[in-house]
Amino acid sequence: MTVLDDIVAGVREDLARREAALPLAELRARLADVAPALDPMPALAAPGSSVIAEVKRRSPSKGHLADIPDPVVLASAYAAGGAAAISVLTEERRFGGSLADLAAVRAAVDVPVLRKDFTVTDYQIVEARAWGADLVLLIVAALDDDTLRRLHDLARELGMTALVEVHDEAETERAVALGAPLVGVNARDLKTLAIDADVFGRLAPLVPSDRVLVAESGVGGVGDVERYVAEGARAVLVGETLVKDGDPTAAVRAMSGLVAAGGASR
Ligand SMILES: O=P(O)(O)OC[C@@H](O)[C@@H](O)c1c[nH]c2ccccc12
Repeated sequence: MTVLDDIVAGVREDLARREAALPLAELRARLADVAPALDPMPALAAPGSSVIAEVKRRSPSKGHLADIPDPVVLASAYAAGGAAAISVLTEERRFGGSLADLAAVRAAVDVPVLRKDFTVTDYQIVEARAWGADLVLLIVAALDDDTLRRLHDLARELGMTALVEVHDEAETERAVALGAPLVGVNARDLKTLAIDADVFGRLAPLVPSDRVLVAESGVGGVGDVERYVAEGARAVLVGETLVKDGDPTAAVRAMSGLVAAGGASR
């Protein structure tokens, strides 16, 4: 059993409990009262690097990262620094997140918000929208092709954008075949938790240039952003470095708007 399998098993248990308390039909009925999802693509696709700044308390690989007693304070600091979107972990067992964090952040900022979780069922997509998410994460490694397509279509029907996450060549081909406009390359292998900063440069050439590419995980500072931009990234998704920085606003600002020397590389 990989780490990813183990995490998804826990996610499914928690999900079964929530679904028993609030069946899908009732959850769907709530969507009528939710403000429409924001479109993150203009900001993400704009020239110069964009930052998707993450609210993350802990992780299976690193353990405790930051207390974050009030996610709104952190998210507002990210927004003030020009974050193109804010990612909120909602997985509880391993990452210490919650849907309450998502809703609080959504209510406090006017930039698009990503529900960062291990999405494996339709219920979670509807749930994301009901709690205000503008984007959802779809991890290709956790989904078969039919489920991936169904969840991607459902997210779009609800007005949301999916960040489709890949880690190797085969997953990248599946994301491209899906037509996903927003593709994230995770430097961390969710099956082993190992980081490999060279994965982005290997996979980026496999993705057509009309898709927006996001480099995820292990971004330690401006130097890493510059490298990923030179390799074709439009955006970076940053958690640990930002939650540990004493001045997250300045940190987001410093990583934003960077262009590849000599022009875009793809
Ligand atoms: O904290 P980091 O190394 O900057 O990573 C952020 C983000 O990429 C990471 O949290 C992440 C990327 N894909 C995921 C899937 C599930 C959970 C977490 C993640």
